[in-house]
Amino acid sequence: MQKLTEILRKVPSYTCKDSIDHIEVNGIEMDHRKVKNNHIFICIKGYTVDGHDYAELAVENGAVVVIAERQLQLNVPVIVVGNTSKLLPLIAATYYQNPSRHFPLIGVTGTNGKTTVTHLIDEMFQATNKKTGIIGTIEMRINNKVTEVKNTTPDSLFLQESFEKMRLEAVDVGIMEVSSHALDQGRVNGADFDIAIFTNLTQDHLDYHKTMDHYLFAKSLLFAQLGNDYTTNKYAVINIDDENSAFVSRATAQPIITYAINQKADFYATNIQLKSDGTDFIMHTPIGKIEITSKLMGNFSIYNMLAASAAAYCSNIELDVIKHVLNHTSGVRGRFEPILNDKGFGVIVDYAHTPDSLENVLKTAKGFCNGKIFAIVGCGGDRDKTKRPLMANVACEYADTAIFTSDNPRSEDPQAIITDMIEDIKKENYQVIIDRYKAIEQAINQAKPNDIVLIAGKGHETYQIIGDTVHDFDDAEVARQLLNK
Ligand SMILES: CC(=O)N[C@H]1[C@@H](OP(=O)(O)OP(=O)(O)OC[C@H]2O[C@@H](n3ccc(=O)[nH]c3=O)[C@H](O)[C@@H]2O)O[C@H](CO)[C@@H](O)[C@@H]1O[C@H](C)C(=O)N[C@@H](C)C(=O)N[C@H](CCC(=O)O)C(=O)O
Ligand SMILES: Nc1ncnc2c1ncn2[C@@H]1O[C@H](COP(=O)(O)OP(=O)(O)OP(=O)(O)O)[C@@H](O)[C@H]1O
Ligand SMILES: N[C@H](CCC[C@H](N)C(=O)O)C(=O)O
Ligand SMILES: [Mg+2]
Repeated sequence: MQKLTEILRKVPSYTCKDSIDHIEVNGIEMDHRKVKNNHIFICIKGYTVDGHDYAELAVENGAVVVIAERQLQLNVPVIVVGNTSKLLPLIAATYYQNPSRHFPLIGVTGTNGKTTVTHLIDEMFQATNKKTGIIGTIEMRINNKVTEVKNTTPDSLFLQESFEKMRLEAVDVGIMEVSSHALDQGRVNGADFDIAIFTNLTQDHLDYHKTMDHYLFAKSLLFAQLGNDYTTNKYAVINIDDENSAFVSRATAQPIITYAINQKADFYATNIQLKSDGTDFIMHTPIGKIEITSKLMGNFSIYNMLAASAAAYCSNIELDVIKHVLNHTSGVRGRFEPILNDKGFGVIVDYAHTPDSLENVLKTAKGFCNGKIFAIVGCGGDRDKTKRPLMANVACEYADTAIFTSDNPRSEDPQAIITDMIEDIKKENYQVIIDRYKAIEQAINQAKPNDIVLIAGKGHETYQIIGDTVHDFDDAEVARQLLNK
């Protein structure tokens, strides 16, 4: 049990009609369904509902105190503060006693490549027998124990609790994806980052951020959050080939390790050979050159390898370990993942769901394809609508045949999403098949030896969200089934 007043000690000001000096608690929750005896319930005004409406139920479930933005009629003390969302990370980090101070924490932000870079870094640490904790789009994994996650970057309560688990498991490093939503909403406030990585910035999430400037600003917050402390080994790792790198660089006081392909940098690549079974290049680093022969495909993968290597270098991982990992890794599930078959054509499952990533993967496929390319593409519902026509045009430009289908339509009408996609279409080499299974079936049935079928957008996802229903759906499984028919 912890004293409530101790947990509130850094809260600048609050009012409470009752005395709270005697109250002790053993948990904090923002979701009334998770509240147990002796918990604090904090009311968050969300995008969908208002947590204040659940305070009474939280008390029924055992909350002994409620933190709210207004007075509520409850039979437990109500602490009234100005902004509960702003307070949440502060209270969470205080309750768990700032656990991320106890291990190095690496944060990766950028539109594309976060999951891949975090997993490569994880492999590099694991190759030196280190214990790792990783949080991101696919899962949270602490010392190889996996927990499902809802968001790429969880809310600050879940996050601080996860950091505490990492501390208890004595991890040697924490590695996490930091989304722009998380930065904007302060989900990572109170996370003590040691290395921050910027991969790139291209269009996505304008439904939320409205402008690319706001989106960039959110991304830059990770770098501001590295702080001014020069007594610790803190570094920013930045892709200077990206035009937004200067803005991001200005946000941090910490030393910057640069990486690039188009110019010299602390980490850069020369002698690049993009092959049908991988990528060869020479990686130049501040401590020497290494020859890389990787199974990872495409120019974009070189960026991810450079970013991960720079972070490993900042963490004192030796070059021969970096080289070994890059030369042996199979990459990440659902990222340019080949689906092996005996039909003579290639099937690739990939998570491209932005115009830039789709262009990258299609260009990569085109680079080695000796036949025709079929691209199965959809756009998520309740997400940036302005990326829809851009993705559709990219698909028609680089593929021989684009098949437009449903991604996760969520609350939107699947046909309406496709209508948005084709509203400004420049080429007519597309078909529309709303049912994703039938779209994949159509491509696989039409493909001939040497062709490539690229199934984009859902990568590792094992579900499809239509309306409120989450259906089982796994692109890789569906492709395997159809290939075995
Ligand atoms: C737009 C957005 O960011 N939404 C996030 C937000 O949800 P919300 O504001 O709708 O929450 P809400 O449902 O209104 O609930 C408000 C409060 O009432 C509480 N509540 C609610 C219902 C109830 O019965 N009882 C109860 O107590 C909730 O626990 C909460 O405290 O807070 C939730 C808890 O932290 C998040 O899970 C949720 O992410 C949703 C699922 C989402 O889709 N987010 C996307 C946009 C997102 O954040 N994506 C990025 C990745 C993007 C990328 O990498 O490309 C991410 O980091 O995941
Ligand atoms: N460095 C990169 N530059 C551009 N595109 C990339 C890069 N790395 C990966 N991609 C493309 O983006 C897709 C998503 O990659 P990844 O999952 O690593 O990114 P992410 O940033 O974690 O995405 P999300 O925001 O959905 O979590 C890949 O399937 C590939 O198509
Ligand atoms: N993190 C991204 C993932 C998009 C994946 C795509 N399959 C979709 O559902 O739009 C988002 O939430 O926007
Ligand atoms: Mg990710």
